[in-house]
Amino acid sequence: MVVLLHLPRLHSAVFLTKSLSPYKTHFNLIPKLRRHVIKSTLSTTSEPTHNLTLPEEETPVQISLEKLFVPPETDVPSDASTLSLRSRILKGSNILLSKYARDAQVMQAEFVKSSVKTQDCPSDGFPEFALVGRSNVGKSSLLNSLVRRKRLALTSKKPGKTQCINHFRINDSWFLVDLPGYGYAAAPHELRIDWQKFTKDYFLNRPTLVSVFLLIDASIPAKPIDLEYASWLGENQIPMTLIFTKCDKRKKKKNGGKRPEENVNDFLDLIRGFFQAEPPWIMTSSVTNQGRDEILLHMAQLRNYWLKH
Ligand SMILES: Nc1nc2c(ncn2[C@@H]2O[C@H](COP(=O)(O)OP(=O)(O)OP(=O)(O)O)[C@@H](O)[C@H]2O)c(=O)[nH]1
Ligand SMILES: [Mg+2]
Repeated sequence: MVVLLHLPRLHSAVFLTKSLSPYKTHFNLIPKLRRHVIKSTLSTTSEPTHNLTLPEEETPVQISLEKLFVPPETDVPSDASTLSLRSRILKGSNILLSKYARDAQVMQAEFVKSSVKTQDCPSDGFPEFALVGRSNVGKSSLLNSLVRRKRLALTSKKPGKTQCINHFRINDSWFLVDLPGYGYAAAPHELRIDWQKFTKDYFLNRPTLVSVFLLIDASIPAKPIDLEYASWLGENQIPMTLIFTKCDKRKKKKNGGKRPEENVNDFLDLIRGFFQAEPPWIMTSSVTNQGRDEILLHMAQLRNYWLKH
């Protein structure tokens, strides 16, 4: 099968040039693994790491050293093997823990406001993470799973439920942002154009946006629109983490369906080569809460680094 990709010039034109983006941090754009001595500071994280260790046979996707996401200020010894780093890799992801992974727990979560324009978004200056992805991919469900509430963000079987930029304040110090989905064929044309305009404007002009969390449905094969979206974020130097959703949906192989980890591998293979460094990614399910603690730790390390720089 040939997937037509519109992934223009990412490699040399964007990722190898100096950043022009307004964002404070560029977690996706840090150079490939720096091969220095690992800092002992990694072990200073206040989060327990014992439950993050993954026995080798359970590794869902093969991760080589080059494919790890190494947060800034985290050095890796030149002779490190994936095995020696295993206890520091977040389960079901390619993300290494850094010294900034602390205060990850959600104690308080509240809806703040819905905005249709970037200028109308809250002006508290708190760091924020935006959940974006195709309609029905599970953005609102993931938000509810992260904050351990059933209906803080409204979900629906019908695509197109979320229509605005919705800000949720967490622990009175940071925001989770629920966005409408793209690729909803049944939405009126004007609405789709509008969506493009207002969400893209939000990504480009929101200085407190620490990272976009791009949700990809792992229960189905890669969709060109998702690849295009990842490409657009990369091209515009917007920091991105890939969240693979619905990993609880395991189709039987004999029915021709692929397992989530196979779809994840396929997706990563398709985008590899367009990014200088492997983007961070995590496998999740809002039904089993797989990946919930890992996402929160990842958000914490991005946030704490962002606050310090
Ligand atoms: N099996 C399974 N179903 C899920 C998961 N996450 C979401 N769903 C279901 O997928 C449907 C869509 O979920 P939403 O969270 O509303 O999706 P959304 O991305 O916010 O959709 P829009 O707001 O329309 O863009 C609902 O029926 C959810 O119950 C998951 O991890 N596993
Ligand atoms: Mg939604």
